[in-house]
Amino acid sequence: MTSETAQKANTPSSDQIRRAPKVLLHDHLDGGLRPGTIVELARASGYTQLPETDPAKLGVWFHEAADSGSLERYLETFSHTVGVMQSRESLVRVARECAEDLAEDGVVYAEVRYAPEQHLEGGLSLEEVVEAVNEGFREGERIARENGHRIRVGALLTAMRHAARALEIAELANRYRDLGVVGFDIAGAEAGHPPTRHLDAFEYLKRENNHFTIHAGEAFGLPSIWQALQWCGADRLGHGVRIIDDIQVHADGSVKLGRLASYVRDKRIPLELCPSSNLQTGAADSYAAHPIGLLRRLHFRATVNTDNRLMSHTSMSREFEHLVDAFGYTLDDMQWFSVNAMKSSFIPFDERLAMINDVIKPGYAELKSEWLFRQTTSTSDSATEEG
Ligand SMILES: O=c1[nH]cnc2c1ncn2[C@@H]1O[C@H](CO)[C@@H](O)[C@H]1O
Ligand SMILES: [Zn+2]
Repeated sequence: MTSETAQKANTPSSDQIRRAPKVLLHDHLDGGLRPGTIVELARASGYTQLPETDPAKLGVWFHEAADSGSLERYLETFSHTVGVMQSRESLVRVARECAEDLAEDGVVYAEVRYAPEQHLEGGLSLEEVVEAVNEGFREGERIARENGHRIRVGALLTAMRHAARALEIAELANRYRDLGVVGFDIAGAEAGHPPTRHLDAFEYLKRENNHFTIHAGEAFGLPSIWQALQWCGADRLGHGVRIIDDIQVHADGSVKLGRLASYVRDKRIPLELCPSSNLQTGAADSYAAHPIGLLRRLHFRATVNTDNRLMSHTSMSREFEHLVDAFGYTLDDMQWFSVNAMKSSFIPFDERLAMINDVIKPGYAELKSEWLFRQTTSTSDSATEEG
């Protein structure tokens, strides 16, 4: 076999991308609803604000409305998903379908986040919100298992950065630790809402030896990343894509990292990169120009994520398809991203290691061996491969 054919054999097909075991660290529960579910939940709860009531049109509406070039306008679309997630039944259903959809897409481990404080309008308590979502995830895992898929889903509790409930939500995350919640996050509009406003929450979680990630370096640049790491002590960066502003690429191809970029790489700080979402909010112009290409080459702890499957009209498989097209990534690259993500998850080390060694690596080995058993269609094929 020529090296060119070997390369081809290692370039994943769409079907292989879907079947490959994938790990997702950054996905919003309220950003991943099925359009048909939104329509049904709106009808059942009397929510009358939906811009479309036909599921297909509603799906297109979300994608187009979110395709605005601004994070603030992107976030406005969440009023409709959050609007129909105000009862126990709706939260159980959305969480169940989330786990089912991810499993169907070949995701084996996911950390899915949502902001409990946004789901209290129907009279639920914060605890009832968390318990409903956990119940849905467990049901979804069970249904996935019955359908021949294996997935494990952990919840991250998000506090909204413009609000003032971060400490309360951090305490909630701590209370439900080992009960389905694996960590904490802050999200919402970045500019004007620095993470240091919520230092009390982060300091509390550190004292409790708990884990957290912070949305930083998405709509706002290096100061936000610096604060998230050096003031707040984040374990991971939600997005972090603007770390690119601290990396100089010279005309001769040589690269110089600034102090912050060096710190992020040296300390193996995980970057929860979300290419499609970044294209919509203006953080990158195209997949080919997305910083993930350079960050992967420079061996940052880069991971691939969906952010909001509904608003960004995406899935883990779609994100990888875009990256395979843009950068020629192979199954080895996919495995590298997946192992990076698993290493960076918030579950205990022994469980991460078992996922890597017993699920992810064997999964990729199986896919990589498929060319050995491929069907040959004509004799001319084998003739060209003899050289
Ligand atoms: O990319 C993002 N950057 C910042 N905030 C976001 C992003 N995606 C979603 N949310 C916000 O997080 C809340 C809880 O899931 C969502 O309601 C949305 O307001
Ligand atoms: Zn996000």
